[in-house]
Amino acid sequence: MLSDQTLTVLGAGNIGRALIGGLLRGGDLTADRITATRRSEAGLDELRQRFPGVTATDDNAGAVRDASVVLVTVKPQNAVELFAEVRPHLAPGTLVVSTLAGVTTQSLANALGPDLPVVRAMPNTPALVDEGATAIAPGAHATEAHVALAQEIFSAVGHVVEVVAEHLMDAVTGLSGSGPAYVFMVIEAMTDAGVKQGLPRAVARRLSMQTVLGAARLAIETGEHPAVLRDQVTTPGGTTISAVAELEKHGLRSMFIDTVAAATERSRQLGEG
Ligand SMILES: NC(=O)C1=CN([C@@H]2O[C@H](COP(=O)(O)OP(=O)(O)OC[C@H]3O[C@@H](n4cnc5c(N)ncnc54)[C@H](OP(=O)(O)O)[C@@H]3O)[C@@H](O)[C@H]2O)C=CC1
Ligand SMILES: O=C(O)[C@@H]1CCC=N1
Repeated sequence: MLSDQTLTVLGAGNIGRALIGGLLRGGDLTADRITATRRSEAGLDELRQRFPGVTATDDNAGAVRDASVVLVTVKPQNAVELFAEVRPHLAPGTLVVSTLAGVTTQSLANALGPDLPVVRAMPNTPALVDEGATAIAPGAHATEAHVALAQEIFSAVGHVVEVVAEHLMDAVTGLSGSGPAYVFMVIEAMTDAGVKQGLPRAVARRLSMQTVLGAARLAIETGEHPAVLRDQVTTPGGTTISAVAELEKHGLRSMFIDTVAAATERSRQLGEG
């Protein structure tokens, strides 16, 4: 069980902080069982202020020594140095969970210890408001119990799915890992479109955001196919079909297919180093 573990978060930036916040709010772990690392003094101060009782330190080696679960949330460019620093200090059997885009469980095991249980995870930033979408994939030495622990960690900030074929984690990264950026661009674009039609910007933005939120919630809560929900909006000879015709003319579907393919390919490249 997660509540029995001691967790160290290496590089507690956006994703790491979101997870610590979610775990504390949900009561999954007490603050005295969590250690979080940063290099900058400002970053450490922020951690201490936000999470009283959590140990905040720049000593990565010391932080992993007594941890039963180590969560790696640094950027890929900081990982090689960090791995060399902590490798000698990881106790056998320590579960390593990594959110590094593209980096495979095999690479993680090569860098940190070939026998360590490793789980690869791809969350997204809506985890900051407990609406994250995370996929996880187990490495060679990760047992069902390790996967369950990783599921518990990310469930604290949203929805979790397990992907058994690890190579699909690159597609997950291209779809839901980077996906919030696409949706924010859609919100920006819809807002500008409303402004072009004369709406005050604040009104256009509020309506755009609520439309995205409401449509997602309707799809989730009804379980209906999105095409059925779209048909419900689309009155014959009405306004929506005129808009749908424009979206089709501009290749919305193929644009998203190419978009996710580009991000998926980049995730693969990051994994190749
Ligand atoms: N952002 C996103 O949407 C998503 C990101 N990811 C992945 O999650 C990881 C984290 O992303 P994100 O949270 O956005 O990144 P951030 O840059 O916000 O957080 C990483 C933190 O790591 C700290 N850090 C870097 N090197 C070290 C070190 N040697 N020791 C201790 N701390 C260190 C940095 O702080 P300081 O400089 O103070 O040390 C930084 O704040 C990335 O690998 C990314 O691929 C996954 C899914 C979504
Ligand atoms: O852009 C990136 O590389 C990271 C991974 C997924 C979202 N952000």
